[in-house]
Amino acid sequence: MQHVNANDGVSLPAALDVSAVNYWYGQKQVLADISFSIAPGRFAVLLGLNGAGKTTLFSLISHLYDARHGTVRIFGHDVSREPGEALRRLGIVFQARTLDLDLSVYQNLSYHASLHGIGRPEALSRIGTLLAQIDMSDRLHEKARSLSGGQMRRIEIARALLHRPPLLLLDEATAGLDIHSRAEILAIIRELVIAEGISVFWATHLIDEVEDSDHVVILHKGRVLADGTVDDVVRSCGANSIREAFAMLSGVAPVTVDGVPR
Ligand SMILES: Nc1ncnc2c1ncn2[C@@H]1O[C@H](COP(=O)(O)OP(=O)(O)OP(=O)(O)O)[C@@H](O)[C@H]1O
Repeated sequence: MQHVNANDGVSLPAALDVSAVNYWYGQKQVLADISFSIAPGRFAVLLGLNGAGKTTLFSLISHLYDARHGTVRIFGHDVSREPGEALRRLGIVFQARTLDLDLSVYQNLSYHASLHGIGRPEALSRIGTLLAQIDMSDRLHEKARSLSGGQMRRIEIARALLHRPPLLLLDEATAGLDIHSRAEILAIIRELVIAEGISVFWATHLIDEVEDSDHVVILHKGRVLADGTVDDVVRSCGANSIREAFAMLSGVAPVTVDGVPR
């Protein structure tokens, strides 16, 4: 899908275009006819309960698995046919922790920079900029092991952005964090969308991570049940809020306290 740039009317390819993707583990189909597209510069939320298929979809987008049924394009580049072009435009933060705990923050980041072919002077400058953006400049020489869960997540985000990808995927990035660290991580990512103009695809099962201005893709039992702005999704369900729409679509009763939705 193409998106028209409001400034000059030029058509840009979608940041992410997923078309007719199906996936099976053995005989078990876990993704069925998945199609949606995310415009450049958008914060898009992949919302789904545990087991919906979010991690499997991320594995296909990041080419860990091959999408043999359907296509995935990143800024117009087919992940299966042109993996180099597609993947250099992608940064990813996985659900599982992936820092080397025995290395310093600097060593973790500079190792990753060299994997991307970024020379030492550029890597140093990029690491400095990113650590300032995530408020971690003073931790450069500390061992990853000494950081809190939220601080490790921030370093993983900086690492995913070292090679300046225009699309960033985050799989349950706030899992296991306390409410304060969750809010911090989300705020950092939302600021990056504005400051760097990147597109973000944020997978979560937590409805309170969705904001009114977001694009939402609701995935349930391997199917896309809704795709659009929060307003579109709420209206198409005849609901009063995105919380209620998600509850209706996923068949889970919304949490209420004294009859008031929370
Ligand atoms: N390697 C695997 N082999 C077989 N089935 C799998 C495998 N990985 C995941 N599944 C199944 O595929 C379905 C989708 O799982 P997936 O991990 O993609 O969902 P998810 O939305 O990311 O859930 P969670 O938030 O719990 O990680 C689930 O039914 C899961 O049990």
